[in-house]
Amino acid sequence: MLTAEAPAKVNLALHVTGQRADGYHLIESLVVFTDLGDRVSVELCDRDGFDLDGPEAAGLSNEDAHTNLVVRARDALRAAALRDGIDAAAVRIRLDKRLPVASGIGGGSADAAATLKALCRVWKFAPTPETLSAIALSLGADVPMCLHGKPLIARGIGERLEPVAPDFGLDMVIVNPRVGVSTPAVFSKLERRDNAALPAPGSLADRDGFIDWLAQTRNDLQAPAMRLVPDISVCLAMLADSGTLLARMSGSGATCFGLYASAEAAEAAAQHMRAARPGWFIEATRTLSPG
Ligand SMILES: C[C@](O)(CO)[C@H](O)COP(=O)(O)OP(=O)(O)OC[C@H]1O[C@@H](n2ccc(N)nc2=O)[C@H](O)[C@@H]1O
Ligand SMILES: Nc1ncnc2c1ncn2[C@@H]1O[C@H](COP(=O)(O)OP(=O)(O)OP(=O)(O)O)[C@@H](O)[C@H]1O
Repeated sequence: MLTAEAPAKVNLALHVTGQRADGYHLIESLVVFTDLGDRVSVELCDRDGFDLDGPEAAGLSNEDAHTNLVVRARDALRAAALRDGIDAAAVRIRLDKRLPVASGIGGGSADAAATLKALCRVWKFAPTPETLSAIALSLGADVPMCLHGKPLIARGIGERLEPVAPDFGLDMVIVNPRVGVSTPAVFSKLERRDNAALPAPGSLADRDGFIDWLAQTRNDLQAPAMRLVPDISVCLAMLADSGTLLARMSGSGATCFGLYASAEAAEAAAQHMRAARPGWFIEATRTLSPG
């Protein structure tokens, strides 16, 4: 049994700067990954299988097994392996679902990326980075960044990746009001698609300087998402009242994050917010280091 982590991605900043002829939006986004995530386990088997469990599995209970991103990742990688003459044998895949579904922290994309990584090892298949990136992108705009899995700036529709290496971790709390959000619905509600690019990256050497830089950036999807899901305003107000250094929405929502001065401050804020909203997904976490 081989296990691959599928860490949540958080868009610390997300600027929408244009739109392609095919409708996809051009973005500039500073992305980090957290120690909170799903887990994908893979083993060779007599015939293909897919098992789903974990605390957030119910969010996918109506999901047809053929449309789950884990299964789509398996099929896309197998097709590429077979083209290279590699016997991509039958596998049983188990998804331990811990991240809320359709929540702006890339759970499905992270699962797909983890599946690609695990199956490359199980099948002893080493596609070129270009081939692997193309397979990832065919599964979703966020899958290439999840494959990278370390802090980065994403451009294009999310597939042009520039690694960045902050010298510090960030303690954060993520809050999801348990309302799923459709990514295309949020993009379609944007008032402007020609927003300013990310300002030149600030210092990656000290956290406070970085947070000052971050405060000059935005998530352009936050306003349209708030119009669709009023609870996003509640998440942001709750974070603002909890001693956060900066609070914002991730991706197309509805998950919001707050940054804190320490792991203890993040944990205390999470506990306080959980007491106020017992049904919501509220977790203290820390960003994964670039190393
Ligand atoms: C908002 C972000 O999460 C930021 O990281 C991503 O841009 C979304 O990535 P994703 O969920 O993997 O997106 P996909 O599954 O590829 O696309 C879902 C839909 O979102 C819209 N979409 C997505 C990405 C993008 N750059 N522009 C878009 O307009 C398109 O309508 C697309 O049909
Ligand atoms: N393994 C999976 N986990 C989550 N969603 C999946 C999965 N497989 C397919 N999906 C479908 O993908 C849709 C988007 O789910 P996901 O949790 O990745 O959204 P998200 O967190 O908003 O992602 P992003 O931030 O990349 O937009 C869901 O509505 C669900 O139907």
